[in-house]
Amino acid sequence: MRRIVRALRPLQKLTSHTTQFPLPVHRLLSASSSSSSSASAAASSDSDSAAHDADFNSADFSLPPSDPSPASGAPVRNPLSALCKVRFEPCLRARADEALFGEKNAGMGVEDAVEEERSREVALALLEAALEPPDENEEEGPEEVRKEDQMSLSVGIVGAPNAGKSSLTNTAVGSKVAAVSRKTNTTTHEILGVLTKGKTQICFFDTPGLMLGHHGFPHRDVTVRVESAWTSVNLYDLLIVMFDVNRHLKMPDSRVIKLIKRLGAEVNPNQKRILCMNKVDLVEDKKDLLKVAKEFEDLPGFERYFMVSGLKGKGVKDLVQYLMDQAVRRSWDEEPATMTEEVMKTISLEVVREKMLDHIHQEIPYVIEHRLMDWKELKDGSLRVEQHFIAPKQSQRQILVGKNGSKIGRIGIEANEELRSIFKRDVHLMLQVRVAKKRSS
Ligand SMILES: Nc1nc2c(ncn2[C@@H]2O[C@H](COP(=O)(O)OP(=O)(O)OP(=O)(O)O)[C@@H](O)[C@H]2O)c(=O)[nH]1
Repeated sequence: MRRIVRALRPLQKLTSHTTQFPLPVHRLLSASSSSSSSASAAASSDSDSAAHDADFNSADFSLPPSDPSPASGAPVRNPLSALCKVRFEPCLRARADEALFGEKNAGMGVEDAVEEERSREVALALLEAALEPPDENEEEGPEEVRKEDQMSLSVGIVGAPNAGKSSLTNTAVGSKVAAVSRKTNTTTHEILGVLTKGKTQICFFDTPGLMLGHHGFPHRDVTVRVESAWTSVNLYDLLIVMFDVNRHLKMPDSRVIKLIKRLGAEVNPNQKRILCMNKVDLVEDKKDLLKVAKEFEDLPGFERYFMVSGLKGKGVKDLVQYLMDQAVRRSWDEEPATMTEEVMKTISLEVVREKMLDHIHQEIPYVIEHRLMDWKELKDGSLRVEQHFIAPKQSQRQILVGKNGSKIGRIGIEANEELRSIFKRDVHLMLQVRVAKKRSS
């Protein structure tokens, strides 16, 4: 099982190599401020030539120093328990506007306001998760648990696109591990969220949205990622089958019903399965929830039924407790010490990705490759993070960069501030947008 879980890890996608691209990318960003803090200066001196090509470089903006209370540069003992104390700053967007446009709310259209509202919703959910009272035995610290006492559970979450899998994972783990978006199929790879409490570690696998044909089976022309979601379904100790109960009440999707019935048809001796009705907060008449519960009550394959709001956190505590109770005696798959940097890298990618989804509409986000190019802890304890976006076409690059670098600047500032708030240290973020090299025939 341990090997299977490892094979499923999404982190293989991460690259920390420092390959530089020969393409000259002109610097388009006209920064509103060039005064650098001492930390920024440290970053600049430590930067290589790539920093000068960056379309966004946080060193170009004067940002207030991050909260120095946790010793800057001190290793994060367990990133996830540290992240549970994160306070999300809801004013990040306003500050980004100020830094980019020089005045409050300048350049903010109606669409931005809607986006801001959505962003706030996500922020509130994260905040709620972050403010959960600490575990009684949190002081114990995961690495102090002896191997023979460790308990583990691998959990897959399956559901139609937009059912809320990423949001539930985020809330359960208490950190931003998966991009949450109003667009469908935002989960482009399986993202691991790890929750370690006391002796128990739960690994969540957020499977990509499954597209189903009208028989409840995958379409014949399934993409590789959908196929991989199907093959991975049986590998988890426990499977959460999730659906949007509000949508089901208003506009039942026969494919989703077939998926639920298929996965709940019979007891699987090797895997516990539960049915999760998500987005209960959107259901006005709560009696309707009972109707839905009744509709699926005769499915022996599901051991339990849960009604939750992954976004608002409702019912998530009970669900997590249930999962904790299902853990089996098996040593943890993730060593807290070695996970630290990997989780932070994943988070850095996800935060930037989410900001990109916030600002770039149309299909563009889905055709752009996004890579972590460099990750360095600097002498002063701050982090230098370089990420590249690789667009297939110049026109797509231009949309992402925006007029005078305004789009990538906004994405960069918001992401930078959020990463500083999550990692509790200064982060020097560099974003570069380039066009994919044409293959020579
Ligand atoms: N009101 C409400 N909205 C939710 C809830 N859970 C998720 N959402 C919203 O539903 C949308 C989709 O949520 P995601 O978590 O990205 O869904 P997903 O299943 O991971 O999506 P894919 O990656 O496309 O498969 C987002 O706009 C979320 O904010 C919930 O409990 N209540």
